[in-house]
Amino acid sequence: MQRTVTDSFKLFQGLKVSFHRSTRAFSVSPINNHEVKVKRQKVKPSQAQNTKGPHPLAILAVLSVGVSAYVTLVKSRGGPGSGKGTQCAKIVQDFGFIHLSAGDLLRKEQERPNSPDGELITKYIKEGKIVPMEITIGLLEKAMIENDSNRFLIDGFPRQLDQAHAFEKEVVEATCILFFDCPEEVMLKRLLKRGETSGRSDDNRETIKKRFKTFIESSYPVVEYYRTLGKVHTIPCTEGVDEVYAKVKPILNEVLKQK
Ligand SMILES: Nc1ncnc2c1ncn2[C@@H]1O[C@H](COP(=O)(O)OP(=O)(O)O)[C@@H](O)[C@H]1O
Ligand SMILES: O=c1ccn([C@@H]2O[C@H](COP(=O)(O)OP(=O)(O)O)[C@@H](O)[C@H]2O)c(=O)[nH]1
Repeated sequence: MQRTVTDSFKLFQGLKVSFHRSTRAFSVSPINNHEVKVKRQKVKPSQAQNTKGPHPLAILAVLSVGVSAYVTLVKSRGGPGSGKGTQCAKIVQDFGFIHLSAGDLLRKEQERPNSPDGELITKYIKEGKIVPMEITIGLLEKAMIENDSNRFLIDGFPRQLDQAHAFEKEVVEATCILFFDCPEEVMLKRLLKRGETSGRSDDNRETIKKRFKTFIESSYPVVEYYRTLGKVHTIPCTEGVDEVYAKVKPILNEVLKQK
């Protein structure tokens, strides 16, 4: 199917205005529920002029072109180490999603010289706690704007109900959730092994225990919330990487077929 390049933004509830690059014309039409809808645009007009495209609206194309799927991943009970990052890499190969790991974005921001949030992020990650959502949502939103795609795979987010509500209201709604279900003892073993080479400040027994606790208390309710919306696909993941992926692939094929 040929896609037309159209830059759109939401006008009112259920209506959007679109800018068609080829004809340079605007049109107003009902919002297609399957489109990625960006509900907030933080890029200032001055920045917009420095970006590609004929009009500031072009920036919105990054997030609102055509038929799209947005898959967000949350983790299993005790979640860290369930193998979600590993599966994301395979999904990217087969389905061409842009993979955004909330944890990776936070670690990158933590290392960025003069970051106003660097110290705070370091403290929260070391304690296995959830970084204040304004920081994480801001980083995700920026990364989505920078990546020219209509398929985003958001890994390890949202980790708390208020994050889920804020992200859905202000940025974009999830198409589906892949929930990697893995017993704690398996995850502990995988994380300790990963910790031998990862260099991560949180891949040690003490912080891992704290991360498991945070997951059960704060993140698992997110899975339950999305379950009430019928968006959760649960994937047992104690088997090997390829066996787990063999369960993931048909789910995504089915999800994308419906888009
Ligand atoms: N199915 C699997 N079987 C065995 N080891 C795995 C599997 N999936 C991932 N791993 C390993 O477990 C560790 C944690 O996986 P990772 O994808 O980083 O988890 P997460 O992103 O959920 O924290 C990594 O070292 C990875 O290589
Ligand atoms: O939305 C997020 C994602 C991650 N984190 C922090 O980043 C750490 C590592 O998360 P990541 O997803 O990278 O690793 P995982 O816990 O899945 O192994 C978490 O324990 C949190 O401290 C956070 O605060 N908010």
